Amino acid sequence: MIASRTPVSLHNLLVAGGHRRRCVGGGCGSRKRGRVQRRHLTQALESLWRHTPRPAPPAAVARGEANPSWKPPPLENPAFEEYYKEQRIVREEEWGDFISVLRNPLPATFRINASSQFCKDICSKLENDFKRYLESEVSDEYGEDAAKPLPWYPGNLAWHLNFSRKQLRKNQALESFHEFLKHESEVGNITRQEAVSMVPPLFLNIQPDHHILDMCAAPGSKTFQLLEMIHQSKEPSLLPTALVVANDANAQRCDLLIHNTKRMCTANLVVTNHEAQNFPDCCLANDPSEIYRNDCKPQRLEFDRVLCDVPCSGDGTIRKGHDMWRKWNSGMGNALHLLQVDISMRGIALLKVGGRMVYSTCSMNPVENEAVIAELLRRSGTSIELLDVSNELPELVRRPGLSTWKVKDRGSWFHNHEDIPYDRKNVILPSMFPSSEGQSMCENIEVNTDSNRSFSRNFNSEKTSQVCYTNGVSNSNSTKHFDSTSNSMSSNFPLHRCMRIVPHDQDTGAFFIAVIRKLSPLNEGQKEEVTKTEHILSTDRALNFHEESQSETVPPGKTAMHQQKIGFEVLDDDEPLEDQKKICIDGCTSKDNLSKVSLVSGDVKNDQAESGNKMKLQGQCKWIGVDPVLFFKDVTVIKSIVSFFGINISFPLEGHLVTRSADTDNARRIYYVSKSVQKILQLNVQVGEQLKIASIGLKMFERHRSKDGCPCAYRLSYEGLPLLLPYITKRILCASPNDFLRLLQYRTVNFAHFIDARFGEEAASLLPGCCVVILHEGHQHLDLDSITMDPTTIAIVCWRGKATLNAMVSPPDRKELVERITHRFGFKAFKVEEDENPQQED
Ligand SMILES: C[S@@+](CC[C@H](N)C(=O)[O-])C[C@H]1O[C@@H](n2cnc3c(N)ncnc32)[C@H](O)[C@@H]1O
Repeated sequence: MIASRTPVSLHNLLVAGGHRRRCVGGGCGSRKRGRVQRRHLTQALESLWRHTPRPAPPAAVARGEANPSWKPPPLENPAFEEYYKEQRIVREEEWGDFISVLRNPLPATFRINASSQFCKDICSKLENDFKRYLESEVSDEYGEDAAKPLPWYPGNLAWHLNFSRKQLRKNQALESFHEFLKHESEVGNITRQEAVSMVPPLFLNIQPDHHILDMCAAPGSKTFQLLEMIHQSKEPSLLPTALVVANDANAQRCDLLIHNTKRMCTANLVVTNHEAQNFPDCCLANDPSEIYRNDCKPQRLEFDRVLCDVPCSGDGTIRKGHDMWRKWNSGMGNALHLLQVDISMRGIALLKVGGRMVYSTCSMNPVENEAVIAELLRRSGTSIELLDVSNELPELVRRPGLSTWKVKDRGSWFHNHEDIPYDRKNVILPSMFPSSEGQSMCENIEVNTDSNRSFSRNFNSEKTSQVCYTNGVSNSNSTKHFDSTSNSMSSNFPLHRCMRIVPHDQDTGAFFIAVIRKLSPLNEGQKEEVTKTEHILSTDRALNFHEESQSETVPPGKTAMHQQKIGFEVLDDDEPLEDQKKICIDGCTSKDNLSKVSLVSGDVKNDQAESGNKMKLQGQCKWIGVDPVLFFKDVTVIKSIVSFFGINISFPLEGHLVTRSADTDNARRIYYVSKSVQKILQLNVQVGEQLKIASIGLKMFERHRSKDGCPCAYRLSYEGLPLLLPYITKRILCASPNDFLRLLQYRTVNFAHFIDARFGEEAASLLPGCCVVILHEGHQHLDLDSITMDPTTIAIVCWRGKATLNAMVSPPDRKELVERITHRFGFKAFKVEEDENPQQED
């Protein structure tokens, strides 16, 4: 995967980039005002999304020791309780259960990567080793079934643990299990992810040829899930045709996204860095009808599936035990409502007719949830429908969305917008209230009419009635009506089709999910409404609100809670975020980018650089601080790679190789992109690089500087090997399990020191340079025409040096392979040294 790191010093520029406008003929006054606004926006945005490092454990220890009277802050917030009681988020008699579960730590959960080569090994290790171990060792503390699969997740691939992540870290008896989880997540076989966060991708109904947009993707746990889905169904050696575009507005979080998705080794992913509400559509067609004419060459970006996992107040994650209890206030949800509407309206605009969009938040607040969905339905009219997915994932316990809620502003409750004081009318918006509008469309459906919301598992005991709908709006009452039982206005949109997951139903966090289908293109009026609420408006509003809500007891910054959110979803929760960000992705240094910045200049207009920028040099990207994406076309180099490794002509290389170095003659890395990504790249070039691409493709070849006399300037990369291996016909050696392990253990082994002398001789007979060593169960003598990366084939990249064979595998991958092989072949386990320096065998 190619990554382009954004230098921290440029972060302000990039984050604020979307709001800068060229001052065409404007006076100095407006220029100055613009600058001031930009600065404020930048500072405020930073405070919204910047991650502050978690306090270092020693400091926490010191604090406790220095001040023995220190106690953790209480898990209570009267405003929070009053708000959700008033919103009737659960029935009155359930309140005790609800609030006490919120005060309990969140159980740890994780997911096994369904498309991993070692998926079965991991499942069997869990079932046979760890499950039994936990039953015998910790059942007193955590119950008989301390580890069990989540019943609603397909294939028993997601697991629930009866203990929290903190307990997992602290409890000695769980140490080896914790190590296992950490290590397997590092190499991409496991993703530690909150149970409810796994739900939205499951409702997208992904097919292997889908083009998918993940609008707010960092840190990438759902993107990873989407990638698993598109890779899972492919036949061995068949390249998937699907595409995932994962986007995030925050450049630093994009780095995290790239780092996390890199574990997937995919050629079908593009990571972009845009404000989702302004995501470019790369339209080539003048006439909208042209868009649908030619399906071979896309005329504009359109997606079969869109995931809108929008930025939210995050109070559904309150069980993670961070500062949410102290920080929560009702202004947080109000602040984000418009941004959430704008992002999802853009999602609808980018969705193909017939396509599905999932809207989700980890907030419980109806202003961020049902109110947003009602506004989408109101704005989009007959172009979309809110789907009833009650028959999908039947094991998942969820409750219908609310149809009644109120809005709280500065300590007062409001039932409708008319009651809002004049000076607050443009801050508290009509769309935050229950609303209804639409055209006639009758259907018979079952609807929850119980104003006390006596919900039960899967709506079983709901009272139902037949209602006639107007685009989903009950025409029994075509305007909003007052619900006297709840003392609130109620919406006539079929919001009961939305799903709320509440913590005490399944011992999880809280989540909100709505599934939308696009029925027809948005009409011009609707499109206008999308553009009318420009990003700057919604972002500004979010920021204003943010500042205001602070006066209502909010301490500065929503940062910490979002950081905590990431903290859970990144590879290793033990690792402070700052450390994770230090990982230099693909060796692109800040210095590299800075040097480009000095060459590329020019204003950025509405989140897009001006095309035809005079300062733009050949091979430079027009986006500030971003490396260009260039097709690698050096025929001589490609031919030498093809002939050296004997790459079968059926593997499409031409037009699929890209580099991010302006000096393509000396490209250090060559990346492979799938057909679907290739088409997007071509379109992007045609529309003047509207897409700001942070990362693309799978690293396949790396330039080497060996003086061993190798005739090919490039070596294979371990990441790209699974994709290429079925098409390689030369420079493959087949090792016995013993010799394979020897290579992994010592990394550098003399030809004469292999246990199987024939293997050593074969290695010695190769020309110096890169080669592949394979361990294929039951096949000592390889049929090179039928090599696939099936679960029984393990392959690594090696270097044939003067007298030795060297394994080119990173320490975590070596450790993983050693564990899998010793387990499979029943060898005695040994510890792999983690240092990067090659060891010499005895
Ligand atoms: C709820 S998190 C997404 C979590 C992610 N989907 C996952 O599963 O790992 C929201 C993300 O939205 C990003 N964000 C905030 N404002 C945005 C905007 N205007 N456009 C796109 N992304 C935005 C934040 O940086 C944050 O990473």
